[in-house]
Amino acid sequence: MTSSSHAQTAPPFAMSGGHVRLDGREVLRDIDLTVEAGDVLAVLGPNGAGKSTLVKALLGLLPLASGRTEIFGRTPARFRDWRRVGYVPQRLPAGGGVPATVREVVASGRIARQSRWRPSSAADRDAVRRALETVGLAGRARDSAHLLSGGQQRRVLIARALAGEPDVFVMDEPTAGVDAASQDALAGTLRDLAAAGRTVVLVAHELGPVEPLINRTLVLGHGRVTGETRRAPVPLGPLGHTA
Ligand SMILES: Nc1ncnc2c1ncn2[C@@H]1O[C@H](COP(=O)(O)OP(=O)(O)OP(=O)(O)O)[C@@H](O)[C@H]1O
Repeated sequence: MTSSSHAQTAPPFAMSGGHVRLDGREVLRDIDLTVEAGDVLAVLGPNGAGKSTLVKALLGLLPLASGRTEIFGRTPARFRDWRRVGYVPQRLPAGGGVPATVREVVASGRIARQSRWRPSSAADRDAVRRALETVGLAGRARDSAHLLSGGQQRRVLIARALAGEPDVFVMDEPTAGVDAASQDALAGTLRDLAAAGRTVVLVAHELGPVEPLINRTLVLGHGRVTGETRRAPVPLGPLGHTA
């Protein structure tokens, strides 16, 4: 198989024997996890169980102390196709003193699709507009992102990932601090992504309205996998109804 055809068929994430050490403490131990294309996987577990650490390690944002992890068949260091991956972190990164509008943050989700030779295009602007509408923030596009509430900032981060139109979404507690109406809206968005065959890895405390969309769960406790469930993908009917 050529390396490019391997990248097409390799699973979005594959970790084997993953260990992560932070400040000398083993925070993740013996993690074996393959996320297949089309999975909607919830990573569950109590505070401090290692959920955020796991998704950061899958993305190569934290190094493994031992074991191996791959993104579409490549180690994070060798992986180049970042347009295929959208990450929703828990928090808006500190602005470094540079105020950014909501639109600018969301537009940054298109950067992996742009280059010196292909600067921002009508398709980019369209994707940003649609993402803002999807999260209900089109009316706040010119506002400073850092002045929004925590829940609204999460919606900005979700929009940033949506704008990039990736194959895989990794969302770290996207519903924490988000009001009930926005949680329902996010469930609707996830339903559309799942129906379109996108892969979703979702860190959550409670699943709430997204529960019917999940086909796998991974439960962490003290840095180890303590439980796993898997079920056939749920047939997706009209919003709010599973067939
Ligand atoms: N930079 C760090 N240095 C040392 N320990 C850390 C660091 N970051 C996280 N930890 C510890 O690693 C453990 C796992 O943290 P992590 O944030 O991955 O848990 P979590 O399951 O996502 O929790 P929460 O639900 O509270 O977000 C915790 O005990 C945490 O205190």
